[in-house]
Amino acid sequence: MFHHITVLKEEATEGLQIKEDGIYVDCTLGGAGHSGLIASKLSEAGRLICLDQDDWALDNAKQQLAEYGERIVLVKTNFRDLETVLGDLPFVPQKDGVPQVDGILFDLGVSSPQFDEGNRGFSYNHDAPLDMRMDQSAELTAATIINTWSEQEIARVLFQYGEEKFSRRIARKIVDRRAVQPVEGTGELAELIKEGIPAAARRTGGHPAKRSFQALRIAVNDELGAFEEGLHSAVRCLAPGGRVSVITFHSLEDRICKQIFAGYLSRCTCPPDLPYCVCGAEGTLKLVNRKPRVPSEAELEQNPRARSAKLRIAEKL
Ligand SMILES: C[S@@+](CC[C@H](N)C(=O)[O-])C[C@H]1O[C@@H](n2cnc3c(N)ncnc32)[C@H](O)[C@@H]1O
Repeated sequence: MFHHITVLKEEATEGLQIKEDGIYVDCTLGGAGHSGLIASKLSEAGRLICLDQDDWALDNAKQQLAEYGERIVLVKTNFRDLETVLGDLPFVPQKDGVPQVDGILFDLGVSSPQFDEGNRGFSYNHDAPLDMRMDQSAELTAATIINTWSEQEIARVLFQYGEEKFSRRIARKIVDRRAVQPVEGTGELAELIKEGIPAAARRTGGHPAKRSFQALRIAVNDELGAFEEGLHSAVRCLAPGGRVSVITFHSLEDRICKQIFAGYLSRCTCPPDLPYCVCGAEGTLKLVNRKPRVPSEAELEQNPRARSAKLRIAEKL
């Protein structure tokens, strides 16, 4: 059973202002929570294209969204290829060769089943092979990083993607261990990480392996690179008036979202009394909410994993 509690479900969906005959994209299908709500607002003429790179998510959605029939189109892909995927779908209109849709959603990170399922290797709570791939057919695994990348590269990953202060000490522990025998499981890796962090520092900030596991997952799946590419494509593929809703779960993702949106906002320098822009810097997007929305106390009580979630919404001009 695929069980994921959807974060900011109503808020992110309402933010898209669904038109019943519109074309929408859920770039991160997961447990199909957002997709189910979006699909329920569409008429026979509407379409929801659901993307995920994980076979489990797609298999689950085949049953979960079956009642919506032809309104749903499931595609196994990385959302960094959004524009190509939309360009290949005959029912998606194009303008100047660019596909145009009415709304796009990103709910980043991993789903609860990916995290909780022992053999995927995302969690330090279960001993499993060092995998961490969201796309089970991708080549790079956490084992490759841990057992073949240089000490400096491992330290960089832990520092850059996990903001781990003791990245160099942990990388040294890993490299010392693998000189004797390869590091094979998540349990062994969690133990090495713990040993690399001074005892006094282990008592703060949750499980000592939390930051390093996040960092490895981001590196294995090139999460930040994919998000940057996917969000730029999303802005291109929105029709005028279309909206993009983005839910992020840590500061690295949120910073990228904020900066990309900022790059598309108006830089208009026309005098405010002019009826329309003549300086040519009108911008491509406007922000729907200046500050990100966060889950309510009631939602957090139901789902503590939503604690770090932030929702940003922008509209294409
Ligand atoms: C947090 S879950 C989404 C949960 C979903 N909104 C729900 O309500 O059930 C994120 C999903 O996005 C997928 N994903 C993450 N990065 C992706 C990428 N670059 N391309 C395609 N799918 C991705 C993951 O495999 C996972 O299933």
